[in-house]
Amino acid sequence: MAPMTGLTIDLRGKSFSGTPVLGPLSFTLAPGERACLLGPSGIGKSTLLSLIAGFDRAYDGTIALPPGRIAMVFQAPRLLPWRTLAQNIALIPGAGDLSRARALLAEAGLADAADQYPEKVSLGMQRRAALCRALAVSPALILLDEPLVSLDPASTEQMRALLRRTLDLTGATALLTTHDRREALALTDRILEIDGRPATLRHDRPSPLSRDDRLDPQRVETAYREMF
Ligand SMILES: Nc1ncnc2c1ncn2[C@@H]1O[C@H](COP(=O)(O)OP(=O)(O)OP(=O)(O)O)[C@@H](O)[C@H]1O
Repeated sequence: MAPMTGLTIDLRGKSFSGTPVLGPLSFTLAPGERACLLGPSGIGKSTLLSLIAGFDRAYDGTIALPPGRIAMVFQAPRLLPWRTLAQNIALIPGAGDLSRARALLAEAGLADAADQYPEKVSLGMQRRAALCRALAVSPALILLDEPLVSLDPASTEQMRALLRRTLDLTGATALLTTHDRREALALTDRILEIDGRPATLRHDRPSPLSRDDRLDPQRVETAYREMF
């Protein structure tokens, strides 16, 4: 029997209209591992997440997913505008009822916003609600596309803390994308750096910081200077 993994990517290539964008590119995440796909804007990070999530099956290679649900959190929160935050969560099959949705939102500091419509709350609050929606199905694998991009400093800190706390609690395998090296160091166990056209894996490095050390911006800054 094959050993159980959180995620195995063995991508030979991905093209758009004959133009190669990704691959060859291979890596494996252990169950519960948190890794970051780091690379410049436009390099193909979102494309790889779409392949893993199964939104795009037009690629050459294999992607082996863990048993269980897969959840994806997009850059744009993608909440239904005519539903409240709690309703947006409760309508996902397997997410539970409105009271569970409210409880999840409360854990994310959104108790007072649970019955608000998305347009009435900030982008940071919408992102946190979208994260709650992903976590509501207890995913085995969670994919996060630039979870902190375009947030103001206070929202960034709230989202970062929520991500850490929820990933600690759920134990889900997580792969997130970012173009920000400090963010990669502050959030994940392992940094997978992709670059080039088509993009390939340039570096696969463990984070030099423990999960506790990552809470300290000074340690993140020191690690950043040593690593990049
Ligand atoms: N559906 C598509 N059709 C054609 N080209 C696409 C499509 N989706 C993405 N691309 C191209 O593939 C490349 C990779 O895009 P992708 O969005 O994956 O990059 P990214 O690293 O996630 O960038 P960003 O950080 O800006 O989101 C870009 O050149 C983009 O224009």
